[in-house]
Amino acid sequence: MLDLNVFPPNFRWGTATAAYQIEGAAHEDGRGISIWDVFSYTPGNVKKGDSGDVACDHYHRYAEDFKLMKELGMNSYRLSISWPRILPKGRGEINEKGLAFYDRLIDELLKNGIEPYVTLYHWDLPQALQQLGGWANRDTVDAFEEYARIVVNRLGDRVKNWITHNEPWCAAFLGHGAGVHAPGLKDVGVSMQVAHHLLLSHGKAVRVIKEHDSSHKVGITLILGPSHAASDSPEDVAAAARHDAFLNTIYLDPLYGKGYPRVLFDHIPALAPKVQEGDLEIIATETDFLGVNYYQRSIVKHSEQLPFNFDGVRPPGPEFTFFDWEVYPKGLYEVLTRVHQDYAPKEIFITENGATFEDTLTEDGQVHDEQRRFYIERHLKSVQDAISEGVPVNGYFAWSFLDNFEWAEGFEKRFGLVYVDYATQNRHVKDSGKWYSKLVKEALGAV
Ligand SMILES: OC[C@@H]1[C@@H](O)[C@H](O)[C@@H](O)c2nc(CNc3ccccc3)cn21
Repeated sequence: MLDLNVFPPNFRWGTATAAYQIEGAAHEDGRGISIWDVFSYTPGNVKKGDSGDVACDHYHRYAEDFKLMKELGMNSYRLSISWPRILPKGRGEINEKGLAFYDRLIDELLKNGIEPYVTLYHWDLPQALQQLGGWANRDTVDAFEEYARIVVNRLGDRVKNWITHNEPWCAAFLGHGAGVHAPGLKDVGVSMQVAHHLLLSHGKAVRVIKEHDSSHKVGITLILGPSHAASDSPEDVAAAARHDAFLNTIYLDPLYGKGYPRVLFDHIPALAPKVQEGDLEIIATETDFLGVNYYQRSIVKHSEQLPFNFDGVRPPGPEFTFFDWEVYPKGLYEVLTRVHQDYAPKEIFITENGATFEDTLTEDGQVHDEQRRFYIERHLKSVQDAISEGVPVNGYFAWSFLDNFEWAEGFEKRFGLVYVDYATQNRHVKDSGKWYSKLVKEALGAV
């Protein structure tokens, strides 16, 4: 199935996590409150009332976690910085203990020979900024720029690879349109303005990073997936085109200098974001790579449902994850070839790909998760096929290193290559993690 010779010799093999999902220590060493603390503490928002208060206790266990990561042979690791750990009020007073934690974290990674890829924003906005309007307030763009400058100035001597934002679609739509993520708002028009402010803050942060050191590599991570029409009827085809804009090109187009997609905003002109002079130029500031998160495709039909007049159709499967997401590896190939053809990023990294299945820890500490192993194998084959056709994919970060806090699903949904027994905080490498380790070591020629 896989031919590792197809992957370039300097390919980055790793895993990805996010601060709020693994760190815990939510009220330790001066960390401020984030919108996800508030959202999690609000009854009904998160399954079983779970929160990131403790999570994987990575704040205290990072050294053992990175030792395990090294033993598994990975050469890269994608992590995120907790903004409220650095700036408890979002702006102004800096929390030295927060910066010192990330100093220790990065030093420990480098000591283990693992290259850090750092995400500046993975959804955990300081609550103090939310109280001023959050991402719906254009002032938050300046706050993010200040935060980026503080982090890059502190860690930029050791961190050379930066991701400004993780999945602005989720932060904007799930958080402000659907209301199923923090801050839990349900206003599509607001979500579109939030998307614009997130993109604008991305462009500002790119310039901050490049001013610090032009040799640093910077990009953004998008959740991307094919939007397939449910039928070849003109109505369904048009609905799928609007959905493609809603999920994919609303971000890809402005990032690559094409402005916002008219196919969407001609349909919902009243919901279009307010764009100021110069904004689109900042958003389109040149980047070094595109981070692609891929999990599934969408099948779309015409609907009377406003404002988009599209609706999802259950995919045929036959395989589905515990999240009820269709297993569709071909979609990753479709995304990669489309992005390469339409936008031609210099490099692409798969910054997340993985699946949740119902994992069981056996008496002897094993997790036999063949479904997850097979999922990853087939998606790596899609990456291999894209590379064979000239798509410059230079890394794959499995989601996730550890089981962790899965947002509104709490700890019920496990994505890790490593099982976390939350009662003991013991780590157990799953069969999929053992398989991935063997593959990485073979790919890196360390076997
Ligand atoms: O759900 C798995 C991961 C999540 O843990 C990451 O923090 C996040 O970057 C991420 N994005 C997706 C794709 N989008 C999505 C859709 C519905 C709920 C949550 C995420 C999956 N994942």
